[in-house]
Parts: sequence; structure tokens; C-alpha cells
Amino acid sequence: MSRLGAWCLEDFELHKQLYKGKASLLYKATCRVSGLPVALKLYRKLRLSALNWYQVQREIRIHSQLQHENIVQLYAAFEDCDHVYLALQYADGGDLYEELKRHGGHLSEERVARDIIQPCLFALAYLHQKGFLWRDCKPENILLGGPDFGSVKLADFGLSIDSTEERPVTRAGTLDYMAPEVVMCPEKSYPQENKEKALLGYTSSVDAWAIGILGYELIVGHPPFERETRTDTYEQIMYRRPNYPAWISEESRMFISAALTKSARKRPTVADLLDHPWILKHCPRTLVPAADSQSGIASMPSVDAASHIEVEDPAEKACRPPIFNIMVDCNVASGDAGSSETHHPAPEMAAESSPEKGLQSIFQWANSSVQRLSSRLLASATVLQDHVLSAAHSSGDAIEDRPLAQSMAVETTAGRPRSASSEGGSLSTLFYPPLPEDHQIRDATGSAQTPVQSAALLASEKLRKIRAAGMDAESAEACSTPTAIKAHRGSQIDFREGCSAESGAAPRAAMDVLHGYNSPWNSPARRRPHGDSSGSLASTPPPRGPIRFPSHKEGRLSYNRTAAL
Ligand SMILES: Nc1ncnc2c1ncn2[C@@H]1O[C@H](COP(=O)(O)OP(=O)(O)OP(=O)(O)O)[C@@H](O)[C@H]1O
Repeated sequence: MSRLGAWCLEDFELHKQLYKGKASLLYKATCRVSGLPVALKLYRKLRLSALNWYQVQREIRIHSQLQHENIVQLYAAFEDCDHVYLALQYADGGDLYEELKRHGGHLSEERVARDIIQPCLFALAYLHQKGFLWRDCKPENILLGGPDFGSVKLADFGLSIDSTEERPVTRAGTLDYMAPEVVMCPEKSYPQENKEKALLGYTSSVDAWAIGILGYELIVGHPPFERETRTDTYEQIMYRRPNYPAWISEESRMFISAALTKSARKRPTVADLLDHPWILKHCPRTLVPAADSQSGIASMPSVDAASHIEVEDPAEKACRPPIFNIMVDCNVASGDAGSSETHHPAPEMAAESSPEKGLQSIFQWANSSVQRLSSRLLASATVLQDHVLSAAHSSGDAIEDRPLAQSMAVETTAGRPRSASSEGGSLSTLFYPPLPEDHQIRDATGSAQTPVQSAALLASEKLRKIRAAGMDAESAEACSTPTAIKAHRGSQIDFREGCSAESGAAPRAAMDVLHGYNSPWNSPARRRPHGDSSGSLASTPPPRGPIRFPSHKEGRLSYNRTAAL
């Protein structure tokens, strides 16, 4: 059976809450139509400012165009009166941050290069080729496909931007992962702010920088420029070089140094980084797509299609879940000629013609954008192609025959309100099923706020500073440009004695002791950054002119999405 109409909440059976953000909730759910497990992301409309609305719309527009082995698939997007829903491919291995925690904050270099960095680079090359910037690289947004760690997937495109449609001019992302040129940009409070400023702007190379940060964090245990205050972190990002522990290999040091080239113009692209000797050393050569093969990048760049089919186990292929392929038409911002709604000119245009009308036009424009988005999203979820058909056939389930009441049969739980009405498009369609005790997700903010943990966090920061001072401050300069990487590629890698796993380096733990290195992950104080919620945009005014650094440390909260949430 195919899903003929638009998707709605009743198509999903909610299980446990996976995450609670400022404006979003994430549930593990099962699609009643196909039986597929999904991650259902709910944005609470009441918490969304005009800017947030714009970003949600952009997230859906961009994510719905992505189909890649290393990117979480967006299956559907729809809305009711109170929520916007994203049905996402469920990653049962959790996120990379949790994986790091499970491994004491370190992963082996080989694993980092082969299982994480290379797949991320493939996904980013694919994104960049389409003109998209991800802008939100961090372990929390990289999901694992299973216990074998075989297939990481990028998630969360809430900050992504289509550079073919708009110029990136905003300080967006997670501070520890921001490139210098991003840090130099101002924040913003409405979609078109600063777009007219020709001197502002950055490119996809901000994602290459973030990959360098990611590599460092996964290998060393913390981001290279993380400091106690935001001011210090900004300064580190802008002017300092990372400190490298002596035990990390020369190649990984060179890779990270190359990605962390301060000048965006001299920084290697993600395609260049795929050719870095560190990647080539740890990843089978056949997995690397030709650098200039556009089709290779656009489809599944991580595997050569032909050889992949040859080695693929047919049984495994049969078990692969079907994809219900839904395209969401949310091309709202560009306007709708046929719409009867009042359209307001973009604020900067109005401001140009009459400065005093500028502010008024911003509000009018924001209002009309919200209205247009809302009405269009409600009407626009369109099913194009549906593999659910086969899934439903095989299960013998007939979705049309299924009474709505039955599909909605969810027990009411004490403390979890559920409305009796199920009229389409109302909050009444939203329900929160009971959670088993052992599945109750504790609020990340609440779970780490005890005084003991706060004190431990401070102690851990001090420890980290002491460690940083003792690290090898030398920064590898070789391979710091695309040209240098290419020159280096294929050449015999000269291992620094004692630095490479292959040269019989001492086990990591022993080296840590030797160098007085005590992973922050050994301390229970390391908190999940999602829990740090003090850094909302609302509390950090956008800088004007020269950068002014705020004096307090905010957590690793993604910027520019939390404004007014
Ligand atoms: N498809 C998925 N499958 C399994 N878990 C997921 C999935 N998507 C997200 N998660 C989990 O939920 C967390 C938050 O997801 P996501 O980053 O999309 O939410 P968010 O509201 O955008 O968060 P933030 O604003 O903090 O970036 C992730 O770190 C991950 O642990």
C-alpha cells in the first residue's frame, strides 16, 4: 500500500524520547505505514522566532535534497498547528559524543581516520558539490549506524545554508568548531540581516576547518581551542596554534594542521583532505573517489558503485530498509506568485527606500514569512515515490483499511496530557506515550547541574590547562596547504619515532601516564554540551564593528538557532 496523502503524526508510533532541545524534541518512533524505525524530530512552533522559522524551513529544504550513505535520510516533513515534524532515518548506534564517552574520550587514530573522518569528508564533499555548507560539525551531530561503527552519518542540518541561494555572513555553529572567518562575522536576529555587507562572508572551507577540530577532539579528547571563557576561545581560534600531545602521529598532526589553516584561502578543501596521506594511510585506496569525479561525489562517493555491487551480500541487501521518498515543498521564502497573501518586500529593500520604514518593514516581512511558511508547509508534504508499498505488501497491512481510531490507540498516561480529539492538524494529534522506566531519558540540563558536578567540571578544566601547558607546542607545518598535500601524496611517509602506531608506540594509556596526560573523559565532570543552555543568542548581542568578546563561557550550543527559543 502506498501512502497517498500527506504524512501526519498518526502515521508514527512514538516510543521513547531521545533528546530534548530548546525548541525541539526527538523521539524514537515507528512508522506505522512501513514498520520502519524512525527518529521523529518535533519543533515546537511557539518556541520559534521568525529567524528560527526561516531556519527550520531551510533545514527541511536542504535536507530533503540529500541522499548519501553518510547522511541521515530525511524521510518526511509535515506539520500541525503546534509542531513541525521531521521523520528521520533512525541511527541505532547513537551519536559520536556518546561513543567518545564510552571510550574514555579517545578513539584510535586509525578508527578516527577510517571510520569517521573519511566518511564525513565524503558527505561534506557531496554537500559542497551541491553548494551547501553544513556549519554544525561536532560529535553530537555525527550518528553511528550500528555497533560495528561501520557507517557514520551526518545529522542536523538546522544551520546548513545553500550558498547558491544566499551568502553565508553569520556567526553560526558551535564555538569550539568555528573557523576564524566565522568567528569574525556578526550574529543576526532576522534572516536577511547583514546580507548586503559585501565584506562579510565565508565559504565551504569552514567545514574543512571543523573537520580538523573534529579530528583533534576525537584523538586528543577535547577541541584544540576550547578554553574556560569565550574570550579566550575566540583568541585561540583567531591567533593560536593547537598544542599537540607528543603521542599523536606526525601524519595526523599534519592533517589537523592543514585543516586548521587560519587563512580560508590557503586552507585545503574537503576534497584535498580526502587525498591527505593520513587518510590514505588508514583507508583502503579503492574507497577514495577520484578527486574530480563529479558523479562519484554526487552519488555514493564512499564506494565504487560497481565493485560495491559485486561484493554485496544479497541477503544483506534484501534486509536493507526501504526508503519512503518524500519531497517536501517548502520553497516559501522565494514567494508564491499565486498566493493571495500580502507580500512584503525584504526589509533591507524597504530600508533603502525609506530608512524610517526599515524597522516596520522587518516586522511585516517577518510576519508574512511566518504566515506563508505555515500555510505552505501544511499543504505541501507530497509523496513522490514510496517504497512503503513493498513493505506494506509484504506485511499484508492495508493502511487504508486501518481505522484511524486504531492507529491512534495509545494509552493515556498519568502526567502526560493527551487530548481526546483527533481532528486533523490540531495539537490533539500529538501524544506522548508512556515511557518504560529504564527508557526514561533524563533532561541533559538537569542531569549535570549538581554542585558536585560543577565543582568537578572546574577541577577538570584546571587539569586540562596544566596538561595543555605540558604538551608539545610544535605545530606541524608540512602539508599545511593543498599544494603541499598533493606534493606529499604518494610519497613515503616518514614516521617520527615513537609517534606512529606502526612504529611500536607505547599503548595510549601508558603514554598518557608518561606525559602526565589525564583525559578529561576520565572525569565524570565532562558534561554533554547539549546541556549547557546559557549561551542562547538572546543573551549574546551581535557585535557591531570590531569583535567584542563576551565574557562568559557558553556551552557548545549551536549558535544562531537558539535565538529566542
Ligand atoms: N536520526 C537520529 N537517530 C538517532 N538519534 C538522533 C538522530 N538525530 C538526532 N539524534 C540524537 O539527538 C541529538 C540532537 O539532535 P539534533 O542535533 O538534530 O537536535 P537539535 O535540536 O538540532 O540540537 P542542537 O540544537 O543541540 O544542535 C543528537 O545529538 C543525537 O544524539
